Amino acid sequence: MILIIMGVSGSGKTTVGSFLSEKLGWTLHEGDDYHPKENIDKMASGVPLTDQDRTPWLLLLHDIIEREMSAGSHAILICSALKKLYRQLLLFGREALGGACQREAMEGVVFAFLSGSFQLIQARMVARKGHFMAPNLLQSQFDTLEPPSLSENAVTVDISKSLPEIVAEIEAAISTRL
Ligand SMILES: Nc1ncnc2c1ncn2[C@@H]1O[C@H](COP(=O)(O)OP(=O)(O)O)[C@@H](O)[C@H]1O
Ligand SMILES: O=C(O)[C@H](O)[C@@H](O)[C@H](O)[C@H](O)COP(=O)(O)O
Repeated sequence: MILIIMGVSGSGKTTVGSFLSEKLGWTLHEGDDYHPKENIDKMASGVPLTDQDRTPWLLLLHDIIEREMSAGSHAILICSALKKLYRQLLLFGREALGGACQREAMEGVVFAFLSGSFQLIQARMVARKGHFMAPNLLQSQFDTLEPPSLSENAVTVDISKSLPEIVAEIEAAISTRL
């Protein structure tokens, strides 16, 4: 199974993903590590990424998913995956380009959407030290966000809960699909 932990910047993806990866022994892929330098520089200077900036990055992450799936491995991918199109690019690669892709979900891939209020996430982002992401980009992250639907094989988790509660909810959701 591939578990994709998604949500806006500051929603807890790295925290939850690292915890789950340790607990389950699944390989962890941090999507941010695959951004080209230009994307990181752009975000650090407070400029939101465009679809054009994100597409090659998402196609790279698609390759990682494909590799893990063909190896039959369990893995976790941390990726904001804000729009439905981005999630389709992750699952189906180039087939999702051009807007004609009718497919929404793929067996063996589950999205865990970390959902929380602007105020809560903003407070956590401001308190977070040593991260490249400019906190003033949070509004554009929310503007871009299209929450995933059930038909995308997604579970939504409320991030005002504690880390153990969030992790337990995700574990319960994946155990029914394993
Ligand atoms: N459930 C939680 N309760 C309290 N603080 C949290 C929780 N999840 C994450 N945090 C804190 O919120 C901040 C943002 O989390 P992070 O994992 O870096 O988010 P993301 O990877 O989505 O940008 C971090 O400082 C982290 O310690
Ligand atoms: O598509 C994007 O705009 C970025 O991927 C963004 O959503 C991501 O969240 C940043 O890379 C910040 O990194 P964190 O999510 O770790 O804060």
